[in-house]
Amino acid sequence: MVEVRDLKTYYDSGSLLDNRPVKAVDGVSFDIRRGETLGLVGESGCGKTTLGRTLIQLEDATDGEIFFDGTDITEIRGDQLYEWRQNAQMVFQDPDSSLNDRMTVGEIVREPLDVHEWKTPAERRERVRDLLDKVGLEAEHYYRYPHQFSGGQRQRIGIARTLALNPEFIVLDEPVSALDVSVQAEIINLLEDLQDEFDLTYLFIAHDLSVVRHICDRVAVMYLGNIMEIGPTEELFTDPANPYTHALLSAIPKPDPTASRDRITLHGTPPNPRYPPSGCPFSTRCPARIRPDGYEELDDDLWDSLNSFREILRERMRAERSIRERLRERFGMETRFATMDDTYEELFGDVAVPDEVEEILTEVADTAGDHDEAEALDRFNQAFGSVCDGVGASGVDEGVKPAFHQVSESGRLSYCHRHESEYRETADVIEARN
Ligand SMILES: Nc1ncnc2c1ncn2[C@@H]1O[C@H](COP(=O)(O)OP(=O)(O)OP(=O)(O)O)[C@@H](O)[C@H]1O
Repeated sequence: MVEVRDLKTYYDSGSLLDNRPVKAVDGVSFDIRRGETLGLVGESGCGKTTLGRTLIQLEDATDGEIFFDGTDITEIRGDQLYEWRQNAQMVFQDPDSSLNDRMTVGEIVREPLDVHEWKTPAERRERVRDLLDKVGLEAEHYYRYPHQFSGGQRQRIGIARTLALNPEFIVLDEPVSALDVSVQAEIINLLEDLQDEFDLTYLFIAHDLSVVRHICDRVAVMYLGNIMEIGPTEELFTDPANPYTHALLSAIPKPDPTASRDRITLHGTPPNPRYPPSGCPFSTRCPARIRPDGYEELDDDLWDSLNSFREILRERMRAERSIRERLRERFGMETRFATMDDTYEELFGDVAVPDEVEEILTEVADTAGDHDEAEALDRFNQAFGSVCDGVGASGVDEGVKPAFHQVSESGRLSYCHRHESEYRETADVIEARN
């Protein structure tokens, strides 16, 4: 039903000093099949809402294509777009802010019908009564106001309004996150019943992975504007292929605390989407990042410190002096240590550093200390960079990106260099680390 190809949605920075855009969605490709529920998961800020909004044209795509039944909807305008909009709707997370408190429930649900001049006024009223019934509300609720309802009922009102024009495709943006746990299951059941009755196709955006596991046929895992893995839900949950999926799933509390899967601690926060890494988007935090030849056996703590050091160099390169303080906070460091020497001491003071590594690091730190961060970063990457950081055959950063690899017979795809035959499997690497 939906075919998305190399879709990008960038937001202008709005700053005169730095006009780099926020790359909220940075080149995603996937399909959604008619009648299925595709889950979209990932940390806050990874671009889920932007992707959902772009799919139904509430946001303009910067580049790429979105085909609905063969028509590229990024190209349509005017009447054609207006007509098409009836087909694709969105349910929002927060029923409180998405319903107009000065309108009655009947008016709220009827509004899309009025806007599209659907049939006669009497038929519209009849349709609204029917919709209220379908979502489990009473006919007498027609003349009440949203504030007279509980959170769950308000979400039912939002869903009735969404269904008014008989859409085929609905983006559900965290539809139950704002609700009490006891009410969440009711709304989820309602959404499933409506899907069967009206043959709906859903994109289900969620933080809560247990809800996703319950409701979605397939899942797409998003990180920093990219899809890292996409495939059938159960198989992705039981046998994740991508290092980021491993990390995301490892954060779910397990019913059996002695179960073997270890929690993976991700260091730092996701990079700023205005300055994504030049290689794999997850490379700066990946627990399975490929190491260059000669460093495979390096101590894990030292390897993590090296990665933090690279990130500090990367950010220093573009940071103004005053911003550097904030940076140090982000990496959990005392801001009063302002010099490169102190940063170095903090990162490497407590780990054993082999002589040959120390020699390179000292050279890098000295160069950075002289404020030549670009040169320092180049030197660092020559020594410790790998394909994950975008380093190509020439040994320097060429912006090399991973490819999508099919990782199961069902056609599940994962975006990671680890699937290339010369590297060890992600699961082995993560297990060895733990
Ligand atoms: N209108 C906007 N203008 C500029 N930047 C924006 C805008 N909307 C979102 N962003 C930025 O784009 C990135 C992706 O945001 P988005 O809301 O799509 O992520 P998300 O995964 O849905 O997050 P959440 O789970 O918190 O809703 C973030 O860095 C965000 O700050």
